[in-house]
Amino acid sequence: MSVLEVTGLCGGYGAIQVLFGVDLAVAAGETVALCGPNGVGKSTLVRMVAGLSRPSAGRVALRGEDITAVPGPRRVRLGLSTVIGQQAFGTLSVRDNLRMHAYPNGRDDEPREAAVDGALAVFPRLAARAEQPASTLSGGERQMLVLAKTLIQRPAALVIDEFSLGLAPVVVGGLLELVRRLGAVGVATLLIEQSVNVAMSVADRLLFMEHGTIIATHTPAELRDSPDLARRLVLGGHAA
Ligand SMILES: Nc1ncnc2c1ncn2[C@@H]1O[C@H](COP(=O)(O)OP(=O)(O)OP(=O)(O)O)[C@@H](O)[C@H]1O
Repeated sequence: MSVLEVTGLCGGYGAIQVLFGVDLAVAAGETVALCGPNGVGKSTLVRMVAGLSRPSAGRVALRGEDITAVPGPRRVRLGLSTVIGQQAFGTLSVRDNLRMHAYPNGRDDEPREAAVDGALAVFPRLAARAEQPASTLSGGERQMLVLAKTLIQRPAALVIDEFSLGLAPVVVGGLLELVRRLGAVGVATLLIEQSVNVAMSVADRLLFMEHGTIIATHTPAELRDSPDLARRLVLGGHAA
């Protein structure tokens, strides 16, 4: 059974429709990358999966349960974490940022400090900056903080909106390694990623989006075997 399932999702901004029936599913331990050119609706989809905006039609399900009408914060408690941008609480220290997420929620009976220390142990750079205000972190360190929060939430499904943007390859490599590790412990991950090369390095499957729908699904091996296909999909139908 899929951990995260999106069916027939439609919606947009007021009169502007952006999504036209998106279907996708991510299984336990699977990493699925969603690729596509600028403006096709990837972030809009993430916002609807996260519960930040409501679809006009369609369904979002987590572990078989319809969560389409469930508010965003409650989705986190149900096991769906979303990484959007480099959110951090500026004046709070790195450690206090993590403490805010170390609540007991039924699936998590670890004491708070142990969960915080466990997440810091995964990111030595963050551990070295634990008492520093989050506002002083670099872009890559903020992404580490966001992922460290996710480790504390221990999600069943994780949706990440473009974390490679503007980061040095070595930082992206470290973050991708963590995504692989989350996959290895069964987390279903949907990764929004403009770079097909980055997506191919971490995903089990790549979905390609155009004009608000998924137009193709391929494994990295299929794309490696067919460079023409990959080029066509990367260019979003604009290839000659
Ligand atoms: N708040 C908004 N109000 C009106 N239109 C919006 C709003 N946010 C996004 N859009 C429009 O919706 C469409 C899809 O945007 P979205 O951010 O989902 O695309 P994307 O695939 O994530 O693009 P990118 O890769 O550039 O981030 C775009 O045409 C965009 O201009």
